[in-house]
Amino acid sequence: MSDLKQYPQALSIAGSDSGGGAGMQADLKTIQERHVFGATVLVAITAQNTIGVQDALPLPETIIDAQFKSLAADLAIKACKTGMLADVTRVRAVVRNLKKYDFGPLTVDPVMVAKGGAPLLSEDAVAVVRDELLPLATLATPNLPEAEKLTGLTIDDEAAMKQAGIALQGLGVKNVIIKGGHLSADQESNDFVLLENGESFWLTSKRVDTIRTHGTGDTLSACITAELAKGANIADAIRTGKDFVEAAIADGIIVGHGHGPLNHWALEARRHEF
Ligand SMILES: Nc1ncnc2c1ncn2[C@@H]1O[C@H](COP(=O)(O)OP(=O)(O)O)[C@@H](O)[C@H]1O
Ligand SMILES: Cc1ncc(COP(=O)(O)O)c(N)n1
Repeated sequence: MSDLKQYPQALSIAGSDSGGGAGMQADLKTIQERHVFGATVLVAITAQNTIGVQDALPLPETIIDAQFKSLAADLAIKACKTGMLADVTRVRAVVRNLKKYDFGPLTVDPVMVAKGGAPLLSEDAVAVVRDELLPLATLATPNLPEAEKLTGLTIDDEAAMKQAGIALQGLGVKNVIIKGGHLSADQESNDFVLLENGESFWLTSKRVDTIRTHGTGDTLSACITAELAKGANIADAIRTGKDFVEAAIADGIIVGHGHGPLNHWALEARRHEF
């Protein structure tokens, strides 16, 4: 009998953040914390820190295809997510590969703009994400500006967040989280969840007064992806994702001089302390 352990495997399809706080790096740190084995398809490289994005390089389609092919030939990926996809060419490359291979339930985090304001998706790629990628998704997790771009709605309160959830389901996404982090006038940071079976609920948390929110969306969607890889149902995976990101924001760490990264150890550390 072998003593070797087996962990579920999850995949992040995203851009890298050299600063380590967002993108693929946030995804891998989160997936690892959830005791899931993380694999990656790198779509773009950014030169980035907590202050901003200094440079970005989308990768050639051939190497994107090759990464998917390598993983499909060998690993047993049980869930996957997308993050920064850069432009029309890269979105289409990812769509093509996701149609070709089965990597389990797909969470689409339709990343468009970094916290510091740098574009991470070209304007003309928004329609391609909406029309070609979203219909493949088990779950989409837009923030408010992303949900506005995808639906054409103005979303400035919780009632509008509900309408946006319904509109996104109308675009073919099964399950939706409309994240409320950008509703900054609010004392809380609540996210609206609308599930395939028509069930809806709010994920509530106190708003933490901090600028250290680099990678919040990546962390939430990566945690959900890890839980889905373990076989969790969608509602439980989403609730665990919110607990994870809430702790990671609230129990902050000091890195860099701008929009600092989260504390990916926080939820696990809380468990050991109490
Ligand atoms: N200041 C904050 N305090 C508490 N939770 C926050 C804060 N900012 C964002 N969140 C939470 O982090 C998650 C990611 O949301 P958001 O920041 O809107 O996404 P994105 O990183 O895609 O812009 C959500 O669960 C949101 O409610
Ligand atoms: C490579 C990459 N992917 C995603 C984000 C979004 O993260 P945030 O919205 O927290 O800046 C980012 N800044 N960089």
